[in-house]
Amino acid sequence: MLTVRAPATSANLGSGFDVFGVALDRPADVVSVERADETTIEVSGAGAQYIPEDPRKNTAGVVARELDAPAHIRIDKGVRPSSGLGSSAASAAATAVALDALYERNLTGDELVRVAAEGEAAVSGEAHADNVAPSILGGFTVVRDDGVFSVDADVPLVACLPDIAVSTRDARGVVPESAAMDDVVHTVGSAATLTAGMQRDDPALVGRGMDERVVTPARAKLIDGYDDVCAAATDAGATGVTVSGAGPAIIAACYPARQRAVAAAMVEAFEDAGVDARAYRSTVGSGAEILGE
Ligand SMILES: Nc1ncnc2c1ncn2[C@@H]1O[C@H](COP(=O)(O)OP(=O)(O)OP(=O)(O)O)[C@@H](O)[C@H]1O
Ligand SMILES: N[C@@H](CCO)C(=O)O
Repeated sequence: MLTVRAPATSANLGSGFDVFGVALDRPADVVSVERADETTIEVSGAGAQYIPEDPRKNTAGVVARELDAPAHIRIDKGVRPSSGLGSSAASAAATAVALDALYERNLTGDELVRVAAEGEAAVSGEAHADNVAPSILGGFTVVRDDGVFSVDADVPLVACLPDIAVSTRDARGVVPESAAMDDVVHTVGSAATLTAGMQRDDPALVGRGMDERVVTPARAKLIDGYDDVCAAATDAGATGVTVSGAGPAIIAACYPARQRAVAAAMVEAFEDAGVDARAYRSTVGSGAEILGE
């Protein structure tokens, strides 16, 4: 039995739709694998009742098929499904790393990301790698069709997860088909600012880089209390706030001294809107790790 832990992730970060992603410290999925003649899956933990154990419909099973690496796969979910924290991606990432080690394939980081993205495609309809990349590689990641790179960064983050569900498939359905040129220019400026902020470990630049005018407003409507939570986070010292992935989680950047206050303010604002929520205080985390063989 070989066991791998893969972290939750936050994709997009506002200005990097389908491109940017960041690994969190927690929560995480823990996946254990052992060789078998055919792939079977057991799921436990957060939201397990909503997650298929049919290998054709579970991201882990799709990864096993893509690698031609049949195994009995046990998934202990730490990342709740339909959260905006890369739940389906964490399982895909952990399984890709685990089966690569179990079958001694020695795949590169890029190859692991590509295989795990096929798992994502099976559940959300499109192979977007912006969650699996940071969950495998760690750090702040930039993915494009021609490859992926990761930057180690030390920027405090708060991921606030409300007790509501928004599926990626639904959230992708509200993304506008096109954007005005001045909004495109604004997004490029924000994306460059955010990337510089990650390179410099600068929470102010990262926060400013989260500002985006096309996708975020369309998705904010799917999250009860979004505007109030953003205002509360900013008042508590957040340098930037935006939708985490496809939502409903909301992610904020801040300075270390304000992280606890920002987390409390976001939870309180959701509760004032009638929504239970929890906050994860994190830095930019490391990627998947083998816990034991
Ligand atoms: N191993 C898995 N873990 C979690 N969800 C899975 C898994 N395999 C398949 N799914 C399906 O994927 C969907 C959850 O994926 P979805 O992208 O909506 O949530 P998410 O990954 O938390 O969101 P985001 O991608 O925005 O972070 C659910 O419908 C779930 O049934
Ligand atoms: N970039 C994807 C991430 C999903 O987590 C989306 O926003 O739909």
